[in-house]
Amino acid sequence: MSSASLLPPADAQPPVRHPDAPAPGEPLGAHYEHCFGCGPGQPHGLHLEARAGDGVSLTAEFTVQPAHQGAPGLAHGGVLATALDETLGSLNWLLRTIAVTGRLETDFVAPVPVGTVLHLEAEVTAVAGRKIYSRATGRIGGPEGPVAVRAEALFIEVKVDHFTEHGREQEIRAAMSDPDQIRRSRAFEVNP
Ligand SMILES: CCCCCCCC/C=C\CCCCCCCC(=O)SCCNC(=O)CCNC(=O)[C@H](O)C(C)(C)COP(=O)(O)OP(=O)(O)OC[C@H]1O[C@@H](n2cnc3c(N)ncnc32)[C@H](O)[C@@H]1OP(=O)(O)O
Repeated sequence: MSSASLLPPADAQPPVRHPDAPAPGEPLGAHYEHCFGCGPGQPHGLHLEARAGDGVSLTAEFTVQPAHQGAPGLAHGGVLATALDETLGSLNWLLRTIAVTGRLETDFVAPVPVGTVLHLEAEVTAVAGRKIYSRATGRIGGPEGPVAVRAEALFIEVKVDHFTEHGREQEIRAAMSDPDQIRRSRAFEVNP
């Protein structure tokens, strides 16, 4: 049961897949080397890998590591929420919109043991101005596995200035001077 602010308003529109969005099945890649959710340069990060689906949907996977524990041998709920947040955030790439999480509501349905491959699927359900409504489900072991987590979210479209104004200067400077990072950054591809 989601809260009222996650219900799209009456004037919301169905999401429109950007014509240059990666084809279904293609990996989306990391948006930032040091992102805790998807960055390859973050040793204890989730290293979540997302692939485009049909329409404005995608699938993603991550393997729960010992560094992700809350209780012995079980994934921390905050880590699972991070996986959902990252998966839902990746959807915005299919819209070619830069957006940040405004609200994330999570249901924890079953415990997730360390070593589990968590399989996630997510879709944008509606767009209203800068507001992007989405939902995701995470299953244990694969696309047909038992449901472990569910989330609904509201992302808000922002300009790239959101990051340059608020991010710590040393990381912003490093990101702007790293050509690999610039190439990888989905935001830079839409704001050359
Ligand atoms: C070299 C440098 C460049 C680097 C570039 C890198 C690019 C990387 C590319 C992509 C990055 C994506 C990263 C994904 C990572 C995974 C996702 C995350 O974890 S994101 C982090 C967590 N989230 C935040 O830190 C947001 C913090 N919050 C804010 O900054 C603001 O509150 C913000 C932007 C969300 C909204 O502020 P406002 O002033 O722009 O807009 P207002 O007017 O408040 O809201 C607009 C509408 O949204 C509703 N709204 C806003 N927040 C809401 C909420 N929490 N619940 C319900 N509604 C909300 C409002 O009621 C309003 O609705 P009405 O237009 O009046 O109908």
